[in-house]
Amino acid sequence: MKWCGDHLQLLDQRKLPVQQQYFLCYQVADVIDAIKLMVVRGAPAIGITAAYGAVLAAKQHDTAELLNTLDSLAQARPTAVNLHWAVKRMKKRVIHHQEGQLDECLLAEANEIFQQEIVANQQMAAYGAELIAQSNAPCNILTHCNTGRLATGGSGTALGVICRAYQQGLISQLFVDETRPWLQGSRLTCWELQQADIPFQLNVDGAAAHLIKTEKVSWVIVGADRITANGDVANKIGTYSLAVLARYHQAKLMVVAPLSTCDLSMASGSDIPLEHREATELCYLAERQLAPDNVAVNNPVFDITPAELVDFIVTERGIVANPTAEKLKNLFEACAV
Ligand SMILES: CSC[C@H]1O[C@H](OP(=O)(O)O)[C@H](O)[C@@H]1O
Repeated sequence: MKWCGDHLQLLDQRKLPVQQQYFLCYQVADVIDAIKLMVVRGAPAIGITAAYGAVLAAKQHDTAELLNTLDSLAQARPTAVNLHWAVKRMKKRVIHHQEGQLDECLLAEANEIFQQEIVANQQMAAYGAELIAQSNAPCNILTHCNTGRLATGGSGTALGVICRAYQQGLISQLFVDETRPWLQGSRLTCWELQQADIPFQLNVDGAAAHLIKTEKVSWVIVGADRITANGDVANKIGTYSLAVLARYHQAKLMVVAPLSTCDLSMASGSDIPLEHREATELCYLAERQLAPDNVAVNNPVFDITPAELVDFIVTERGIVANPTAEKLKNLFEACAV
């Protein structure tokens, strides 16, 4: 994504990998659409995009309308807390704004959020690769969904760790779940890994159990959309299944997420709103009908992995092994966040 002075330029992730098209946001309504339609997706990337959406909103609205508009922006998708975290930061700047051009003040905040996420990605990559180095490396790794540059604005969360580990010779085989129904894995992660010249094997989601067992996968490495105070993790649908499989087969589950994905105001994962998306995402693929008309569809696009199934949470400010409420609270207090 790129701020272009009077608009935000987004790479349209709905079109990848076959087309690289840009979606231009000249007003906050365009940003709300971009997030709802998943032109841009991925928890940190959604937060950064919303921050620039606030800059566009400030150019259009006076303060009272602006705050209401920012509340609408925060509703664009319910699960990734980064969206709400970023909007909250922008609203705070609006409320405390004293002098000067408000949109320029908000642009500075949006740029700071973007830069912080870029730096955080680098720090998480180092911590996560170190964890892998301390285990039985080189090893086999499986990842789910897309957690790279497209999802974060930086080098990635889970995929950032994986790329760093590959550069350090710590990976024997890398398995990428296609991640139905939106195919973030096959369409986006494969595209990013090819760009990075990192070898991998794409697999259907249903093959994960077989591969973890037969290929002796040591690490399942994923991102997150919201981590609650007790260490429960909301992430792409299918993550909970992988967590159960990892535990059963003695693989380790590493969740890689910046502090902006942590929501200590929420006690546990049962409180997280889990987004359900349209049936068409399941019943059609590139306009090809995959199911009969009028089938009943249940399409939750996130699930909750309980903290007891998480071996490590890797943040930019350190690693939490076997996460508990107390350990996460201590991490935040140590960061004075
Ligand atoms: C680095 S956060 C990426 C996170 O977001 C994805 O969801 P979506 O593609 O629907 O935005 C998925 O949960 C990833 O783990």
